[in-house]
Amino acid sequence: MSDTKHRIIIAVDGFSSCGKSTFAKAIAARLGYIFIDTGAMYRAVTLYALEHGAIRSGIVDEEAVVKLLDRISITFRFNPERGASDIYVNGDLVEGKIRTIEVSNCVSRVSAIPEVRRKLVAMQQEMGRRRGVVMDGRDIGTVVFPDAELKLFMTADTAVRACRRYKELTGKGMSVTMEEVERNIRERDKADMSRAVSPLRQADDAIVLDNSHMSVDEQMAWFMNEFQLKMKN
Ligand SMILES: Nc1ncnc2c1ncn2[C@@H]1O[C@H](COP(=O)(O)OP(=O)(O)OP(=O)(O)O)[C@@H](O)[C@H]1O
Ligand SMILES: Nc1ccn([C@@H]2O[C@H](COP(=O)(O)O)[C@@H](O)[C@H]2O)c(=O)n1
Repeated sequence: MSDTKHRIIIAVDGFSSCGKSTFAKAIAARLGYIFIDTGAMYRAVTLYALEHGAIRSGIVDEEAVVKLLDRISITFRFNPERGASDIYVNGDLVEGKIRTIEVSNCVSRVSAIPEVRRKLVAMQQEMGRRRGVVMDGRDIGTVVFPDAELKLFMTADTAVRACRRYKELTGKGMSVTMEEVERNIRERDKADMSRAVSPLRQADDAIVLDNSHMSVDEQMAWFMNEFQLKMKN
């Protein structure tokens, strides 16, 4: 599909649970690019902190998290069944453990720690060095790849986002309420936008996509138009 000589970086940022990963993965499959879910990396560090006593009763001990960082090695391995890479910590597959409400409730405090961001941003920049990547997160177009050729900023109504995430979690058999899910989304957006280091914000040159009333296929039709325009210029 895409000319390999002109592989670009596509940054997909935006609010929690608005469909960034779903869309970034679909774009990567369509273009033959690599998809990187940077939220999974912050979640993996959070899970490790929870499992190693650096988060107790919901309280994040920042110093303890920083001390753990050297013991955390994050890798990705492509899983053909999912059509995306699974995340591993120190060789252990953690993909199925990082999306619980417990991790979601702590991840924004872990991701606000400067040392955590420094480590993960450096990894992300290395992963995108050869270009041809679609990377989703909160600071991809502003900090990780400020020169990304195409930047999307995704949003959707909070109630729509909560409903989608609730369906997803309960569909996987997790026990959560709609109120809990919506509260988590609101709190994470607020924390991610107000942290001191690399807060979530729309890059000046990002294109906004509100997908509240769009299917993924409609999003793709919109995107391909933007992509073709970009590649012509
Ligand atoms: N256009 C859409 N219409 C309906 N449901 C969608 C759409 N896009 C994504 N979803 C669903 O919404 C849920 C959240 O999507 P996804 O995990 O991609 O969001 P995200 O922005 O990456 O979330 P987070 O930042 O919290 O990880 C998933 O269950 C996904 O299947
Ligand atoms: N580039 C990023 C990506 C994520 N975060 C933080 O991780 C949390 C979880 O991300 P999801 O995409 O899986 O929801 C998110 O709420 C942020 O706190 C980040 O800071 N930067």
